[in-house]
Amino acid sequence: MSAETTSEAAPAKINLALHITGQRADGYHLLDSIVAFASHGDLLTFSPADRDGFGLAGRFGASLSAEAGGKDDNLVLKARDLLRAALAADGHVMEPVAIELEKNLPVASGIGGGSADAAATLRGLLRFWRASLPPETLSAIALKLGADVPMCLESRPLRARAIGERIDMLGSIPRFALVLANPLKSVSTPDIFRRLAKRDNPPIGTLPTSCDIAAWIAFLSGLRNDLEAPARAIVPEIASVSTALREAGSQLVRMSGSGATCFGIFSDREQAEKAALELESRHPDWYVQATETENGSAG
Ligand SMILES: C[C@](O)(CO)[C@H](O)COP(=O)(O)OP(=O)(O)OC[C@H]1O[C@@H](n2ccc(N)nc2=O)[C@H](O)[C@@H]1O
Ligand SMILES: Nc1ncnc2c1ncn2[C@@H]1O[C@H](COP(=O)(O)OP(=O)(O)OP(=O)(O)O)[C@@H](O)[C@H]1O
Repeated sequence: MSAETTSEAAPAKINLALHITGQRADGYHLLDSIVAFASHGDLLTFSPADRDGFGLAGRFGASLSAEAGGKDDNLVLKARDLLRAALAADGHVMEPVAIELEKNLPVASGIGGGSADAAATLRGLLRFWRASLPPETLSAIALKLGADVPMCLESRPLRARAIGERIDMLGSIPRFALVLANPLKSVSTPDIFRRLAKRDNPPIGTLPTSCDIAAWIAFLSGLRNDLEAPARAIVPEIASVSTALREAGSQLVRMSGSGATCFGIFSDREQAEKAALELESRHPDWYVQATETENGSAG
């Protein structure tokens, strides 16, 4: 049976809180993070082809292809190649595939675009090739691609620890209506980690056990993103983005990942859409997106 065209969503990763709790001997940082995934993100499409191909589309497609090193550096291709090699080691030769990446998320923006794309490539190609790998092999491939890729492979609410690969799924977490906003200044993750003033911050405490949204917002309000201070030092516009989200009526505003994207939590999707329209009209040069987190109950 020949393969059929198939699509796989690559949802934006939102670090609702991100505490940096230590550093490993190899320099990687230990973290404790509450992570949710948005309904908005990139989209990967896999189609049968005579030979492997890769194309970029979407608002931010051009910014990736224009980068030094070009398409060969793309995490999608690294994911495809690592997956194919692992399947070959198991004796399975996989057919060529044309991959299209619809790049809707800004690049190097703290919402895991590249990691989400790599994870969606692993999920999507396994489906496209009708193949499977032992979960531990897949997890090892994901971690090799980046510290955020194991969590993006799950794409459901979770708590991530160690350098990101120790994952506990969260059963009780509400859906949050969000606005994502980014001043379109890309941020280098290693630069931000390097500038951290303190690396042994306290971990996140005990999580709420119910889905009560007010309890969750109160809990999250007491937490932090420890990467926000070093990111603000490099990208001063983060302060303006954060203020704008607050003034638009957010119940909680925080930066995600290593920045510069900030999210605001709103009472419902309608309020988020309204705030996004207002922000967009005031800041046409920003990336502004209303969305909501998935609570993972569907799967
Ligand atoms: C900031 C977060 O986005 C939070 O979810 C992640 O920790 C970053 O994950 P990522 O972008 O997938 O990171 P990688 O591509 O694996 O690593 C990029 C660089 O970030 C630094 N890095 C990353 C993850 C981590 N736990 N500690 C680190 O110190 C390292 O200098 C590394 O060379
Ligand atoms: N498919 C991809 N999408 C975005 N960036 C990619 C991709 N493939 C490779 N990259 C490279 O990875 C770097 C980090 O991009 P990415 O968008 O994943 O960062 P991020 O959103 O800050 O991620 P994180 O939240 O995991 O730190 C970019 O500078 C880019 O050169």
